[in-house]
Amino acid sequence: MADVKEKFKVSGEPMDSAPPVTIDRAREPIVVVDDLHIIYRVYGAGGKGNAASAFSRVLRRDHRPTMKEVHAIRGLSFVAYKGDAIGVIGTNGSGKSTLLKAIAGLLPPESGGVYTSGQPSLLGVNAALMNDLTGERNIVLGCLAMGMSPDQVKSKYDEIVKFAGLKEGFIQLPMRAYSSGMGSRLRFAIAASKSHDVLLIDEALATGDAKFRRKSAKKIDELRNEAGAVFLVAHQLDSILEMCNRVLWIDEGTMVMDGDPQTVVDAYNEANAK
Ligand SMILES: Nc1ncnc2c1ncn2[C@@H]1O[C@H](COP(=O)(O)OP(=O)(O)OP(=O)(O)O)[C@@H](O)[C@H]1O
Repeated sequence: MADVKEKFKVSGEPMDSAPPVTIDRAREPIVVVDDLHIIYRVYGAGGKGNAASAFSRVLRRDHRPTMKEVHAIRGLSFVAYKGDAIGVIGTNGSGKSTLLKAIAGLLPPESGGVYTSGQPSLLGVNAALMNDLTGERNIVLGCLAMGMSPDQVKSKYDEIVKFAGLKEGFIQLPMRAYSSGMGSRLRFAIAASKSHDVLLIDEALATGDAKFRRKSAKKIDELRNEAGAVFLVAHQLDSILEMCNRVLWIDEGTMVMDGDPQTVVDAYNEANAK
């Protein structure tokens, strides 16, 4: 992390121009998000959106796509340290998934930056498992995609099947026969079979039942100890309270609060009760 420490202000060491993030020297930074801005560009947007205006555009042969910008993340800054399990909360469209994708390196920043120590892995609701393949095949593919060798896959296989805890026989069925809860259990079991430098979990636990969530919470604890940092996006605030040691509340792409889970969740509930 020397490069990150050099680039940013380390607490107690003043720099000429004050950067927006400050790094605690006593802890190991894993992710630094520095004044991040993400803008989506949507082509083909525009017009009045009713049938008459669409028809008149066709008659005018007006095929030129117009472009609309969605400024999803507006100047977020924070540092995640080794061992952090960070919950990200906010109302629909506040920018939670966009933030995780940006940390995973899937979205280019408009300005500002994201710096990670090690490889981030994003485990999303649509993590790349193949619906037409059996659970068995998906375990092998998923593990290979995470960089395991065939021997490592063999040695992890039983542990993954056990953790996913699918009903008898389902592991030999194509994933399209799974319920959404079963799919998310298998995705989580595959992702959790390897330690990650930065593990990003986007709603992947949302459809698991209470027992599976407890099991996942324990697993996330283990991953936190082995790994760098874990980020969790979830609408169920009790999973956030169970699994995280820190919560970021974002709204319209900006930071509202960053701190202790109970304090942030209480403030969030109070704001949304109005
Ligand atoms: N691919 C995209 N193209 C254009 N705009 C997008 C795209 N993805 C998200 N957005 C917009 O960016 C903003 C943030 O969306 P994002 O999905 O990050 O929110 P979220 O907090 O994860 O929402 P939710 O809780 O509903 O999952 C929203 O205004 C959304 O409409």
